[in-house]
Amino acid sequence: MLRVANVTKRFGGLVAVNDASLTLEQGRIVALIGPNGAGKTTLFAMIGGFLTPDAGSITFEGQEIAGLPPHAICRLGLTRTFQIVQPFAGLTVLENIAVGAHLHHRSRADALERARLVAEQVGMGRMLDQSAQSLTVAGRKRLELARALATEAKLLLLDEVMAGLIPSEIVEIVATIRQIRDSGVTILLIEHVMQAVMSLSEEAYVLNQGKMIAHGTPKQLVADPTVIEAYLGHGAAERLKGGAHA
Ligand SMILES: Nc1ncnc2c1ncn2[C@@H]1O[C@H](COP(=O)(O)OP(=O)(O)OP(=O)(O)O)[C@@H](O)[C@H]1O
Repeated sequence: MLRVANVTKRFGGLVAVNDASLTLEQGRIVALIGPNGAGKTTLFAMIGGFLTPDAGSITFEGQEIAGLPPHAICRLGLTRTFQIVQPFAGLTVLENIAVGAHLHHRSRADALERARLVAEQVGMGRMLDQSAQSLTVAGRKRLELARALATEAKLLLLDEVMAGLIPSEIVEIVATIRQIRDSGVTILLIEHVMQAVMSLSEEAYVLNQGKMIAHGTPKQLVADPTVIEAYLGHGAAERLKGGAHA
C-alpha cells in the first residue's frame, strides 16, 4: 500500500532522515518507533506532503506522492494526525469532524451525516454538541482521530495519539484504533508508549538518528541489541545482559 524508498531530508547541515525505507501492507497496524529526535515526525511530514524529500521515492497504492501537496495526498486516501492537537475552538465536536468530511462531501448535510457516523466509531457520539475547546486531552486526541477518519482515509498516519493519556484512556484508544483497522483502514503510528505498541502493532520499524536501524515484530525488537543501544546508549545491551545474569 505504501512504499518509502531511500528517503532523505536535510535541514541545513542536519540529516533528519537519512536514506530511510519502509513498506506497509494493506490492513496492518505498523508502528514507527525511535528515541527523541530520531526523525519520525519528519518522515511522517514527507509521507503526508508537508515536507518534500531531498532524495528518494514515496509511493501510495503504486502512485508517486513525494512532493505532492497535503490536500492532494489526503484526497488519494492518506491522512495524518498531528502530535499537538488544535481543534477549531469556536466549533462543536460535530462541526470539527465535519471539516474533515467536507473533503469528499460538498453539502453540509452530507458532511454532518458522515461526521456523525465517524463520531460514533471513535466513541464521541455523546459529545457532538459540546464545544471542541472544552474537551480533555483524551477527547482532543479522539477528535483528531475522527477528523482524519472523516476524510475517508484508507491509510491513517497517527502521530503520538496516546501522548498525555492516563493508562485507562490508553486502553480505550487502543481498542478504538483496533476497531478502525478492523473497519478496513490501514494504520502507521508513531508511538512512545511501548505497552501500546506491543499490544497494537504486528510489526514495527525503528528509526535512530535518521536511519532505519531495525524492522520486526515488537517482541523481536525489544530484545534486539541494536534497538536497546539506540534507546539506552552504547554498551547498554551488554550491561543489561550482565545485569540479568547477576
Ligand atoms: N523544520 C526543522 N528545521 C530544522 N531542524 C528540524 C526541523 N524539524 C525537525 N528538525 C530536526 O530534525 C531532527 C528530527 O526531528 P523529528 O521531530 O523528526 O524527530 P522525532 O523522532 O519525531 O522526535 P520526537 O520523538 O521528539 O517527536 C531533530 O534533530 C530536529 O531538531
